[in-house]
Amino acid sequence: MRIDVLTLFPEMFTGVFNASILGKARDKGIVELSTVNFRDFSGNKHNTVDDMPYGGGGGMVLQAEPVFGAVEHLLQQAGEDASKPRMILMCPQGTPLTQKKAIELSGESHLIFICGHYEGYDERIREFLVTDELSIGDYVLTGGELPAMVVIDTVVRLLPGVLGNEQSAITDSFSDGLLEYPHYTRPADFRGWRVPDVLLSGHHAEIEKWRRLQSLERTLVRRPELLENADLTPKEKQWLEDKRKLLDR
Ligand SMILES: NC(=O)c1ccc(NCc2cccc(O)c2)nc1
Repeated sequence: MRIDVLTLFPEMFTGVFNASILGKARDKGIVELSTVNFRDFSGNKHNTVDDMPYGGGGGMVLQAEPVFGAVEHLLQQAGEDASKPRMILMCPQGTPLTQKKAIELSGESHLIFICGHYEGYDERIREFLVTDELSIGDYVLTGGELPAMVVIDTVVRLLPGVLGNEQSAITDSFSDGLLEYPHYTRPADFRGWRVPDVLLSGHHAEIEKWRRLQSLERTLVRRPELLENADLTPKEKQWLEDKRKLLDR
């Protein structure tokens, strides 16, 4: 997979692209990560990329020219036609990012992110270039860079070969639609706080059952709305009903 990020602050990505799991994925050639400073494509001698809004009012609007110029340069470099890459604009008005959306994006061959610092983008960017508008949550940040890093992190970790199989992304929270079960490791007794006996029993079927019920209970208590889309057996639905009654007392 190739990921390009259009930003005015490429230096923000150096650490994130070189450290830890993303850095290793890059070294292994599983993903190509690069930034493009769209100020280099401003098209004017002052290198400006924003201008006052037509129709008056405050604030500045990111112009279309530098963004289109940077994208066309990237497509030229990658030798692709304009239809191929997903063009993702990070903004608070975007579609909320979910694990499902991350899984969808992890199937793409080329993602281009546009990170802005403006209350407004020239609408022609949205209308003629962008394929997806994404938001990482209902809050406003100084720019789209941190949101782009979040999306890139959650997408790249899903690519084959990025996580060792011991960290499989499949058993993540949200992959089966439920929250994760509790984890324990040595020692079995820490300050008198013991690991649940079932986890020490070696009975794998019992352990799987315990973990599934813990996920269900944790989801019921913390994020009950996730249960609507979860894939539950009739027995699990009954168990949840009984649990709900207990909790509602
Ligand atoms: N929730 C998010 O994903 C998110 C994304 C970007 C951002 N700031 C830049 C920006 C960009 C566009 C319009 C705008 O109002 C602010 N803040 C939050």
